[in-house]
Amino acid sequence: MVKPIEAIKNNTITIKKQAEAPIPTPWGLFNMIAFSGKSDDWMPHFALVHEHFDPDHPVLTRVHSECITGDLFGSARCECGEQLHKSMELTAQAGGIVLYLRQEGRGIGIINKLKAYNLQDLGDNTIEANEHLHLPIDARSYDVAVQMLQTIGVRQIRLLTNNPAKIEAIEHSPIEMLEIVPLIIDPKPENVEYLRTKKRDMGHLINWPDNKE
Ligand SMILES: Nc1nc2c(ncn2[C@@H]2O[C@H](COP(=O)(O)OP(=O)(O)OP(=O)(O)O)[C@@H](O)[C@H]2O)c(=O)[nH]1
Ligand SMILES: [Zn+2]
Repeated sequence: MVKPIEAIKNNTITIKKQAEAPIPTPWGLFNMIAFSGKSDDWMPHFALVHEHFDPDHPVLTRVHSECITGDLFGSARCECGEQLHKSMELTAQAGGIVLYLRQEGRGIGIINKLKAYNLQDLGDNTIEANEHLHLPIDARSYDVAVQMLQTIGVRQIRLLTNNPAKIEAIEHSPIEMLEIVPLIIDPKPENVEYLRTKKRDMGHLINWPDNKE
């Protein structure tokens, strides 16, 4: 059986719309579309398409990787939950799309991410913890996001991100990126080190308004 992350990386999947339904959220009405491959051995990716989505205009788009701890339980170890909610708010205002990719823990999965947290509590940063577990620092691929956007009929986007890897992935795709829209969240004591590592060592384009390091 091909593991999902390998299939995504090897670009061997062909994404398919499996089902869709409207979901009213605190930010607005979105059509939620579940995509998966031919087999059901991996969890579906989601596209949340706002009711005012118009494929003939550049679409404000968030490509968000799953973070159960932050997105679902509001963990302050990272800024994911706040980024997701801000993305819902901004895409609702702009008739945009949130893609929710099941690449938990930058692709290492929730069990390994919890193990990485244990190592971070002993002094590792977010990169070193993955290395000590002999896991990739970032195992994600965005090919699936491009396939989803193409299936929905999107041609031009404004991408909500600070992550250079996402920018590069879209730049090398048939989707035209007209603008990179920063998604900066104020650091908290619990995640300031995590954010500093992303900025300093992973090249994330994070410029806090008051110029915190
Ligand atoms: N391995 C690992 N993954 C983490 C850690 N903290 C958060 N994550 C994962 O990092 C990913 C964050 O993805 P996104 O929300 O798409 O954001 P990003 O890649 O930081 O880039 P932006 O678009 O700038 O927000 C999620 O899959 C989280 O589960 C950590 O300490 N270790
Ligand atoms: Zn997170």
